[in-house]
Amino acid sequence: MTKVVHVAVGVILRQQQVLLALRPDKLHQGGRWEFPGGKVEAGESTAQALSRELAEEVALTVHSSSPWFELTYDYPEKTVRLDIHLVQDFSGEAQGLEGQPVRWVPLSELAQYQFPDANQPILDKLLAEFGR
Ligand SMILES: Nc1nc2c([nH]c(=O)n2[C@@H]2O[C@H](COP(=O)(O)OP(=O)(O)OP(=O)(O)O)[C@@H](O)[C@H]2O)c(=O)[nH]1
Ligand SMILES: [Mg+2]
Repeated sequence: MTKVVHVAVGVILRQQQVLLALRPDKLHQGGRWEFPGGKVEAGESTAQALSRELAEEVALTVHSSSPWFELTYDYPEKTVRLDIHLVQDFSGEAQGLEGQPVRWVPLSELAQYQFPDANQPILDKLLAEFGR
């Protein structure tokens, strides 16, 4: 049986913009733009994992987040369960602490970016609920 990787994903919104980070080439789905986040570790809640990952990766302090939806996607090499949270209450200036480019992208420009294969439903829902 394939293992399922549980991932906390943050859709970080500020006005009509969302924060994206470029995954390094050598990583799984490298060269694609991601919503910051990472694997949930043993003993952590998803919200805790998300706060930790956003502090470690993009230097943001999450004050509150809300679970939005989940999706499971089978990549050839692994299955991921993305636990997607909305983050609208945070502080700090986003920066790529692991050297990765990060960018606030207007929702109207999301179509210009390439995302991991699992992400299409996130983009659809983001535009449906927050696009205008
Ligand atoms: N963070 C993030 N991961 C995603 C997204 N979409 C998606 O398929 N994933 C997949 O989810 C998995 C978790 O990713 P990660 O590499 O961020 O995990 P992590 O921060 O804990 O990294 P680490 O393993 O180097 O400690 C990867 O296989 C990645 O390809 C997304 O939008 N954001
Ligand atoms: Mg990560």
